[in-house]
Amino acid sequence: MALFGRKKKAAPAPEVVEEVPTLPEPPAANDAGLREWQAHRQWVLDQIEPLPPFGMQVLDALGLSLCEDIEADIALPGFDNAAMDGYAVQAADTWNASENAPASLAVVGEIAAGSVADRALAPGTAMKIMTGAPVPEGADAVVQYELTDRGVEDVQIFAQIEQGKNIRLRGSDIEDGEHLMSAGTRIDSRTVGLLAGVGIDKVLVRPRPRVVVIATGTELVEPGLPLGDKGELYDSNSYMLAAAAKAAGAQVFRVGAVGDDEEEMAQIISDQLVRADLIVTSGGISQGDWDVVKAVAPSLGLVDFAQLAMQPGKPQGFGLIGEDQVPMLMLPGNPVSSFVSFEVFVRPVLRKLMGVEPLFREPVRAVTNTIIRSAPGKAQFLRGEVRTDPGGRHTVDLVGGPGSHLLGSLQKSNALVVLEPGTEVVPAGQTVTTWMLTDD
Ligand SMILES: Nc1nc2c(c(=O)[nH]1)N[C@H]1C(S)=C(S)[C@@H](COP(=O)(O)OP(=O)(O)OC[C@H]3O[C@@H](n4cnc5c(N)ncnc54)[C@H](O)[C@@H]3O)O[C@H]1N2
Ligand code: MOO
Repeated sequence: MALFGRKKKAAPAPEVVEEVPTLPEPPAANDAGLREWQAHRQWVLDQIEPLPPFGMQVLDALGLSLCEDIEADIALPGFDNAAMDGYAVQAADTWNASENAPASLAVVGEIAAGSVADRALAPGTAMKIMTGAPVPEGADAVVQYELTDRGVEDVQIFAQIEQGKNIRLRGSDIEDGEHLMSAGTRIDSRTVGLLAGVGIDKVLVRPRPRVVVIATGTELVEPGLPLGDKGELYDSNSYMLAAAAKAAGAQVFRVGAVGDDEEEMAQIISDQLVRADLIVTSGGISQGDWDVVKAVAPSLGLVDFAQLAMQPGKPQGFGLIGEDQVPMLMLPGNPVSSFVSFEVFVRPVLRKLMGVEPLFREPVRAVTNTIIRSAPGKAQFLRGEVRTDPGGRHTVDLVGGPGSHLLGSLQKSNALVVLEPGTEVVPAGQTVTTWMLTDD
């Protein structure tokens, strides 16, 4: 019988296995369930892409990393010019001139900066010339006023002047076409000066990362407002982290403290994504019953929470949030823990976004003035005051104890003393690694 009109049984549709995106495998924990801070830092950095280059006015580019090689289109100076206010002359006309037997030359013109002589300088004549004005053709030296009688029609010159004296030659600073700087140069004030000097108004740089800083905790009160009597304290972290990010070159949006409400927290983070290259949160990532960041973050993106073998800064969170996978670093709430976490993780991330090298603080070796004890099995980041003696030798004193609530001693310190997990006691007189906490 014909099969016409009969429906064939449809083949079963192949099962579509939707791939669930995940973060790359994080570094393994040690036997104590703790992750090494260097491995964690590298894993985080591996997921950060430098920001794409952007054209900016040279002044706005201060502190940013250049993304192009720069060559000079002009020479500096652009023309031979006077280094002194005086007279342009031919050096030969001053031979044997002295106090008693001055050379006398007719003054045939005057050249101010920003103007040129209307003719070449003839032998036996002089032209008044001001600092920076183009040296007229025919002249090969400039005599400063102090060696003359400052004559108007004729000038008496009281000294013999050598050829080339007080003339700044074209290209003696920068030659036309000279390579000035390479991609990767960090733009400082002198670089801004040179760029402007060769007529460049805009450069291609990696822009300032836009960093949103969010503090969490129902107990937090905005500075300037009165504290209540229910265990409130002022939100110092969002200010400190915002300041540290700013000092590192970021454009910062500080979001005041958010209470421990999951829905509100999720909404605020989502709202901030549009203006963030990086989100930094503080608090709410430990084992507490109201650790809101830890509770909410998994619903917003790909996240990782870990305990690190470091003190302070043990709990750390990292995520790629929202459709654009905006990186989010979730720092512990204790003020010193927040600060140390900024130094160890956030600052290198900011520098990577900005394309600024080196990513990490240059370690400075210092001799400790006192015995130092460290928690076993953890890296320890202690606050210290490093002093440098006139011979360049660094010594360090600890400031305050290891407590991660000690904001006062943090402020008094100028360095972190960094001890690796294997180090439990360092006797006085031994050398330790420090990171100088300079604002840059
Ligand atoms: N059962 C456990 N408890 C805790 C552990 C643990 O392993 N097991 N770890 C401790 C460590 S270490 C740290 S660090 C903290 C980190 O906790 P959170 O990140 O959840 O931080 P919070 O609980 O929100 O706050 C801790 C502390 O810091 C104060 N704080 C928070 N934010 C600010 C701010 N913006 N300005 C000033 N001070 C702030 C907050 O009031 C708390 O006193 O967890 C330990 N607990
Ligand atoms: O590790 Mo927590 O960061 O000590 O205070």
